[in-house]
Amino acid sequence: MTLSSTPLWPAPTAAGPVDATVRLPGSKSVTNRALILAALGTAPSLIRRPLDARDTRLMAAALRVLGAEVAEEADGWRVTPATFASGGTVDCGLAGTVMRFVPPVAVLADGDVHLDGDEHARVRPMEVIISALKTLGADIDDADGQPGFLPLTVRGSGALPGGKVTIDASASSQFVSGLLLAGARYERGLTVLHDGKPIPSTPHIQMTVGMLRERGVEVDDTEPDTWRVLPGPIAGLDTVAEPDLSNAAPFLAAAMVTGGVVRVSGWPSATAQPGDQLRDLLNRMGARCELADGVLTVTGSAIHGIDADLHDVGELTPVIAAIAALADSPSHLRGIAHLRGHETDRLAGLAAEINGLGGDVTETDDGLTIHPRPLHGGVFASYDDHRMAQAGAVLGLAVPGVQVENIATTAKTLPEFPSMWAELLELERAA
Ligand SMILES: O=C(O)C1=C[C@@H](OP(=O)(O)O)[C@@H](O)[C@H](O)C1
Ligand SMILES: C=C(OP(=O)(O)O)C(=O)O
Repeated sequence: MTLSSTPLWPAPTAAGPVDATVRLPGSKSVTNRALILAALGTAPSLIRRPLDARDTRLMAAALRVLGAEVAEEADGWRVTPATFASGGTVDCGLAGTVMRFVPPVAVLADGDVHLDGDEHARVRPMEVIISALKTLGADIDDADGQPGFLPLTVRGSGALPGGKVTIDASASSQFVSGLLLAGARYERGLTVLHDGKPIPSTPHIQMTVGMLRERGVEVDDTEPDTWRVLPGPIAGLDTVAEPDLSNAAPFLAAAMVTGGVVRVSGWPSATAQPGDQLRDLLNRMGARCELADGVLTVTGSAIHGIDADLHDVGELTPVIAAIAALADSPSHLRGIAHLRGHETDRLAGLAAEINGLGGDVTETDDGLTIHPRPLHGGVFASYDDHRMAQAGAVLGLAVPGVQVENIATTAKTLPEFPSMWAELLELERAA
């Protein structure tokens, strides 16, 4: 059996409980922050165990456009800081981290930096970052397409005054993170104030602040919804990227769905990654989760529905929704209206695809209500969304005949997903 990137991927159904140990590559969020900070640094950096996937390759390519060197070496990715000598063209793909983190850096280039991405990237929210940078002194032309969206051109002049800006970051934490990552390189530094509904995915902002401090940048986040980055150098660093805990979700879900056991090695004892909250969420859904000596072990038995606010951990939603569709009671997933601006409108996508298999999922203003129903096989569309494809794979474990469209889209953050899934189910050895 070949599990390759065919347009329709027959999701393997589990023959019995899985029993596997999974090693995950580096975190997308950590790798892309480390790349940005290395390019802005005063000395070369080494990123050990980086994620090598579409989103991180796009980031590396974007930074090369700005004159950074990213060399893939045996012990990791060695980054020589950007020269900012000229502009160029940046492909953002569908990566939120590239489209929101690169413009604040591109303002430092001596020349025009043109950014565009996949078709769906052109509808992901960008207005907040564009107008914030304009307030801080940047010249940005977003008249090529629909104003407030990609494509856009940052007319870099080699420096940015910086200062204070008020934004509404309720649609994405990446607006705050993007500005903070570059803020120390602005002449007056940067103060960001948030004014609006609560910001989603706040652990990712803590990750940003933590990684800035690791590189010697002074950040004051003592006031709620306010961040002050002092102007100053960003040190080069030799660092190891943590494993991507959000990508642990489908594998841990497999333990639950098959009543088996999955161990994930290299689980950090302390982390800002939202995936760490899987331990609590899966436990509340009926799994036993034990973290000992850096190994998370999840053992499945009955699956229960959950009433959960996923505002802080929105990227876990597709897999949680798939597990919930197989539970013994209803689930209410709340606080995730912002998922409508992710790789696809994830609330609409999950409702349509799970219902297409016979499920009962209703969209609410800020989430999903999931009533488990007996499911049948059928095509599960992925909408070019890696986590939608993973959700389809999880359902396929329990539901014969699920065919996931474009499984290759998992390459956004985990190109090895199809082979790791086969290994989990011991299909590769049996083939
Ligand atoms: O900063 C980051 O690395 C991320 C922030 C979050 O974005 P939103 O705040 O837009 O949800 C998250 O969902 C995304 O996968 C990665
Ligand atoms: C929302 C996500 O990605 P992005 O970084 O493209 O926003 C995600 O990975 O779930």
